[in-house]
Amino acid sequence: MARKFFVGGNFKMNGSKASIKEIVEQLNAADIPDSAEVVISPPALYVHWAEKHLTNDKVKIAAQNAFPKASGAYTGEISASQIKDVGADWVILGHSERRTIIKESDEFVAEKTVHALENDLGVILCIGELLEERQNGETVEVCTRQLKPVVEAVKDWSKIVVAYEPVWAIGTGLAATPEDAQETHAAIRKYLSEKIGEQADGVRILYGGSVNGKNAHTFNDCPDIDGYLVGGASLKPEFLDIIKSRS
Ligand SMILES: O=C(COP(=O)(O)O)NO
Repeated sequence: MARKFFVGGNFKMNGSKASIKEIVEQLNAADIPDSAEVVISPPALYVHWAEKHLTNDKVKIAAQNAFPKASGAYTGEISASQIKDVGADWVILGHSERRTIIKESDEFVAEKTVHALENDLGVILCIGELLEERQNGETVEVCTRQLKPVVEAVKDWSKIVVAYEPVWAIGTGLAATPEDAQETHAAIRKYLSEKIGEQADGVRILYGGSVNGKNAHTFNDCPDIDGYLVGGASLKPEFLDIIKSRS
């Protein structure tokens, strides 16, 4: 099955009104290939700002988190309906920085995923192992453990994109090799096929972890790598090179 190339830009806790406006204006002026689906994710405070300045309809906006309640006494949190209200269509959930720093459990990520989908947000669902887990040969076990509560709770995967982000490659400049990444992506696709059937053929599985303008093309021949979730390089002009790396 042909799966549309997907490039996400996770700005994390970076940027200002000025810098995010500059990135958005660069994307507005960019000749983004029809073959690419592009989503940028500024910090929550700047989602509406980015949406206000975005004129390129080939680019959509994601929040970086969403609490699994419609509203209420949840200080500091934001809801899926509020994310939709300010014009974003996607949300990143389960990022390793939230699983390790904020201690979000696999079950809580699944609850957030269900709630986001119920509010018509697309979900970029992040999974990935720690260095020690890779060294112990536990990569696939960790990824399937993280996916398990989501496959048990979600029946329609048409608005979920999975992002495999080996934690040991995030922010290190040392991306996984295409061979290693493809091997894990294939195992993720196999697990999804076993659990959700033929829908799995349509689920985009992104690679994330030190993708940049120079190495993005090296993953082009990997049949189960359908795009990227880019951190640091999404804040730089080379983000466009990544978007064009498969055109
Ligand atoms: O965490 C990442 C990847 O970050 P880097 O590209 O900076 O490794 N994406 O969500």
